[in-house]
Amino acid sequence: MDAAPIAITAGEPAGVGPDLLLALASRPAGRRRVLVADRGLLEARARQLGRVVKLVDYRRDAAPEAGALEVLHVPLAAPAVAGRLDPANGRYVLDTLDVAIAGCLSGEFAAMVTAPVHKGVINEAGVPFSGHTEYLAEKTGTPRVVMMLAGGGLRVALATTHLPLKDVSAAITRDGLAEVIRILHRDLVAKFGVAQPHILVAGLNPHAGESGHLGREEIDVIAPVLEALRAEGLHLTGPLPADTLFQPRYLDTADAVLAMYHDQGLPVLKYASFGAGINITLGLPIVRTSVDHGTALDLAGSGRAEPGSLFEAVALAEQLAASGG
Ligand SMILES: NC(=O)C1=CN([C@@H]2O[C@H](COP(=O)(O)OP(=O)(O)OC[C@H]3O[C@@H](n4cnc5c(N)ncnc54)[C@H](O)[C@@H]3O)[C@@H](O)[C@H]2O)C=CC1
Ligand SMILES: NCC(=O)COP(=O)(O)O
Repeated sequence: MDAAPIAITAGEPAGVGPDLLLALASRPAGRRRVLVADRGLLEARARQLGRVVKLVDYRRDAAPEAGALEVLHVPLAAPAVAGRLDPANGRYVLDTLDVAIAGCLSGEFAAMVTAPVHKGVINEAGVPFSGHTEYLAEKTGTPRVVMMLAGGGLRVALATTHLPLKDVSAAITRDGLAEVIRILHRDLVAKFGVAQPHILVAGLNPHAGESGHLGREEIDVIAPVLEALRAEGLHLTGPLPADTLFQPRYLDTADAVLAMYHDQGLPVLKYASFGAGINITLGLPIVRTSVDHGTALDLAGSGRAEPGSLFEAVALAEQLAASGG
């Protein structure tokens, strides 16, 4: 196993991230995995869970001991208690991301996988933060990226990500939407091997605007963008009413759905596959996958957190790393 390792960040230290990373000990590895976290936190969480896990310090040029999990130590600012958020550790969470991003950009790591962070507590720590997706775009100097979740036979991408609902309409511009669709199309080809992707595009308003009587974004923005991109050869259907597009009649012919905002598309995806879905950031110069769930503070340290989504996210990162991203 001499290929570049995958970095896996532990996310919010009071959440289930550390528990999930420890569960990787029982999974066969396709390539080296480096856990980016406070080593003492992982040791303490393993004790709390009653798990015996062998942790070793990551050394770039040394192969890990058989059965051990490699840890790239990033120090906590304050002791972490499962289930109890502490803004003092907000900076620590970002430090783990920075280490993984830098390693991916330098080529030391082939991909990064992220366990969930708590967006609120990072803001309470004084750092404006709306999500990994936006943070990765900023830190890699990528003007536009696309969040896509996959699971249960569906792929759902988002035209906008973590925005208050009142700001969504203004964020959907012709140029921005066209870029999102181009990125989605390109990565379905490059990362998922879909030769000619068929993308279903949702409208924004009820009944896709009901011919302008329930909103004009479909007429003024979405339809003209789709028309222009169809002229370039993209296979796009829409704008479709979001309440009826998630049915086999449409989905059976499609490779992905583009929803206009977070809670238009993700509830359907999570209903279909919660706990086994994958979040992938498209359009980045590095590979990043993640879990489909949040920090689950209620389950941290209890042994009841399901690691299936992390396992899927790691498997996809390994697959993308092997195929060159
Ligand atoms: N990739 C990321 O970093 C993500 C982070 N979040 C953040 O997580 C925090 C909490 O969000 P919530 O809306 O409460 O969602 P959540 O996913 O943390 O919890 C929702 C429900 O699902 C359960 N659950 C979550 N993960 C589970 C697992 N692995 N096994 C079994 N049950 C599980 C929880 O116990 C809870 O009942 C928020 O700050 C949010 O921003 C949310 C989604 C993704
Ligand atoms: N619901 C998915 C989600 O919010 C994930 O966000 P991110 O932290 O991966 O940007």
